[in-house]
Amino acid sequence: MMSIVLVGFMGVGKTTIGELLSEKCNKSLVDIDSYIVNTMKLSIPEIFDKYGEQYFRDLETKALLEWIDKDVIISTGGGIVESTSTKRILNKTRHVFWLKCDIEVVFKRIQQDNNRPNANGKSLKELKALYSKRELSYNEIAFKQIDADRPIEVVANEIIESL
Ligand SMILES: Nc1ncnc2c1ncn2[C@@H]1O[C@H](COP(=O)(O)OP(=O)(O)OP(=O)(O)O)[C@@H](O)[C@H]1O
Ligand SMILES: O=C(O)C1=C[C@@H](O)[C@@H](O)[C@H](O)C1
Ligand SMILES: [Mg+2]
Repeated sequence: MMSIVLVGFMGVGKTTIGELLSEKCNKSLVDIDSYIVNTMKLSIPEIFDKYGEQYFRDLETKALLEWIDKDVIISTGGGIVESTSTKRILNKTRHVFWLKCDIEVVFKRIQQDNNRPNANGKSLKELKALYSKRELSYNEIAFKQIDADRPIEVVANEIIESL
């Protein structure tokens, strides 16, 4: 069976909802960001600094390919749609859920966290621009859009009901 995949912008709750889905569905969670951090033994900012963003994107593609057909829950990184090859993989995957909420909500959620190089020090306007650039791609690969500005139980239950 193919995996259940969560996509969406930084801070929408892919990791948080993935953890809850994993418990509720009794399936393992593979958080692509954590998987990369654990394999590389470096934080995401360290990988970006040392090797650059493109290298991180290549690691993301490799990790996605490794897990996509393993019947697990996959929480992706917000930039998974930056690469044509990951988009191609996700286009062929049925259960891709696009978690969405207003950029203002996301901005508040991730403001204090300096673990995201593509959000660190960015203004709301800059984040909006990045979101606009990615929005079409999320839409293209999504099986279903999920309103992620609700309690996590509600969000997770809607995903489970649509399976
Ligand atoms: N439904 C929700 N309601 C309120 N807060 C939430 C909700 N979902 C997630 N959060 C909070 O928002 C922050 C970001 O969540 P999370 O790390 O799960 O996002 P993400 O989509 O995985 O981000 P990234 O793309 O950077 O990996 C966390 O502090 C989390 O607790
Ligand atoms: O949206 C992005 O570009 C990113 C999102 C995070 O999940 C990480 O994958 C990394 O910080 C890059
Ligand atoms: Mg995450």
